[in-house]
Amino acid sequence: MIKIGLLGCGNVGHIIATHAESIQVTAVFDIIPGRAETLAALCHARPYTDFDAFMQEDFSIVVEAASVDAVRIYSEAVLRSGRDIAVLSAGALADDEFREHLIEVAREMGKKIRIPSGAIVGLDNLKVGQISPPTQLLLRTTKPPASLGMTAEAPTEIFKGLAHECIKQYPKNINVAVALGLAAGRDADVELWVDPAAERNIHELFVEGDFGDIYVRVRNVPSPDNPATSYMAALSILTLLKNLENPLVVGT
Ligand SMILES: NC(=O)C1=CN([C@@H]2O[C@H](COP(=O)(O)OP(=O)(O)OC[C@H]3O[C@@H](n4cnc5c(N)ncnc54)[C@H](O)[C@@H]3O)[C@@H](O)[C@H]2O)C=CC1
Ligand SMILES: O=C([O-])CC(=O)C(=O)O
Repeated sequence: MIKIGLLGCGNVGHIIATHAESIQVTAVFDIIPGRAETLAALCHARPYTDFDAFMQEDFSIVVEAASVDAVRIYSEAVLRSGRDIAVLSAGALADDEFREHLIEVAREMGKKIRIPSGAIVGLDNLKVGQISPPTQLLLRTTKPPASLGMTAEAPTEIFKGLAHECIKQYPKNINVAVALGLAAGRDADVELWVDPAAERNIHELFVEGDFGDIYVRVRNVPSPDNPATSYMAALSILTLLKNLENPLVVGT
């Protein structure tokens, strides 16, 4: 059974810990001591608020479900310790210099940086963009005001521009756009909307290329403990972990 170290004991951390049938969570880490302790008790792991002590535990992969900042701070040390890292806060990798450096470290160590599809679908075959770049790559995200921690009287576009700029303003809401761009091989265009009538986190993908065109709409149920995060994002990382050692690999 694969042993994981969980970095981040919030909403996704709880969903991972309570669905850990094919994985063993041996250690959990959070900057908030109470969160690490509560989660550790749930999954019979050891709690840590000290990163170096956490890294002394027995696991082969760190699962990051914390924040863009946490990826920036800890991911190089994870790779240099000889472990893989699965990164849910993919927005950290929008910074070209940081991403290229991290990839170089992973290459040097023979380790992987794994980015789950998270709260969207289609990343598998959108990778064809790495061979034949898309002429259009647009993500239109619409969230209820509560998901964005704001109020709104009417549907309002609060951002229009490139993913690497959007993630700077909304690091808890638009990691999907950065993951999309990394899959398709170019920075995605983003429209971010807040809509008081929306009950779900909606992600619409508009893609065109020499293969044809694609429209995908995902209507995500917000997580019970953090409406900014769609429940599917937690399921996605659990699925990535379940399949890590599966000899049959489905999807591009
Ligand atoms: N790629 C994707 O499709 C998606 C990515 N996400 C991202 O996944 C991450 C986790 O989401 P949730 O569990 O809902 O968030 P959350 O806010 O419920 O939990 C995050 C936990 O990480 C801890 N944390 C944050 N920064 C830390 C640091 N520097 N060191 C140690 N602990 C730290 C917090 O104290 C908190 O307990 C967020 O960054 C979120 O934006 C969320 C949804 C979709
Ligand atoms: O969960 C979602 O719908 C998307 C999200 O928060 C993110 O990408 O950061």
